[in-house]
Amino acid sequence: MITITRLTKKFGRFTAVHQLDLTIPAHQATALWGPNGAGKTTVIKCLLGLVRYEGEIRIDGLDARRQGAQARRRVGYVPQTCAFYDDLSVLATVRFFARLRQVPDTQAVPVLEQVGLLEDGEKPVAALSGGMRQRLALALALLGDPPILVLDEPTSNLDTHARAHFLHLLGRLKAEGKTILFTSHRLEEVEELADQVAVMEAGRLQFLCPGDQLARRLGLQVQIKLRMPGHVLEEALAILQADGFQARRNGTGLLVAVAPGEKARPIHTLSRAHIPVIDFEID
Ligand SMILES: Nc1ncnc2c1ncn2[C@@H]1O[C@H](COP(=O)(O)OP(=O)(O)OP(=O)(O)O)[C@@H](O)[C@H]1O
Repeated sequence: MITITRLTKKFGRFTAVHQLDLTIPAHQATALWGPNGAGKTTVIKCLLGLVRYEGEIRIDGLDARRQGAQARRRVGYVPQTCAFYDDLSVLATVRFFARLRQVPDTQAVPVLEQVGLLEDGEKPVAALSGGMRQRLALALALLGDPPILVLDEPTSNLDTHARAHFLHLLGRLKAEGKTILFTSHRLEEVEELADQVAVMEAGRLQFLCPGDQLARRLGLQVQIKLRMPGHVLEEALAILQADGFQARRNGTGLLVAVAPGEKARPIHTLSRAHIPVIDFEID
């Protein structure tokens, strides 16, 4: 568990984080959400002892300032971008970092297995895809088996497939008992992984909510285009509007605004009224 109490970080006269109170419960995933410059990375830098700060951060009860080295041993960190020696093999890279961290290098094989990279152990790092590099960074963070993982924008540089794979991996680590703190801009990753999300803006905590309620709390909506036989369009429109949807005619179909987690709801509403939906598209 991490408890952050009245955390304030100033850079000169600029306040990047202002009086932040936040608890990151054990064995759960917490997302720090916010636009560029909200202060998310700064919170992580404070937690890792990379910058001085005002207030208090406790990592499993240890004061991150006064007991910094001990506290940091409980945290595995995956930065936004990772620099590796491209000529070293994957296995040699993990062994190298294990020695740097004074962790037995016999841990190299188990951590590569945990992230699904063991079969690629002999490949040079230069040969890895973006998703594999990110998994290598995660393997390094897992050295020493820290109970807490901290990740800065973990999937921002990955394609859709690699992103899904990486999120699945983090979900598994959470299920195995890791505590996860990650920063994110991506709604789908917060919805999938985060038990709670802390929404920040201009260095301040705006609100806390469960990850799957973020879209609703932010008032985000997606537009769904529904196609149906022309003679039922007006009736369908009236039914959707009566059920509280924002809906309107759009060419040969209807355009309906829904929260991202409720995309099937208008179709259910229409099927209950025996109105056939021929096709749909998501904007
Ligand atoms: N070393 C620094 N010196 C001065 N200002 C800084 C420094 N580091 C961060 N800041 C400022 O603090 C604010 C918060 O930055 P931070 O990197 O924490 O934002 P963020 O929420 O992580 O954004 P992003 O999503 O872009 O990473 C920004 O306005 C940034 O310019």
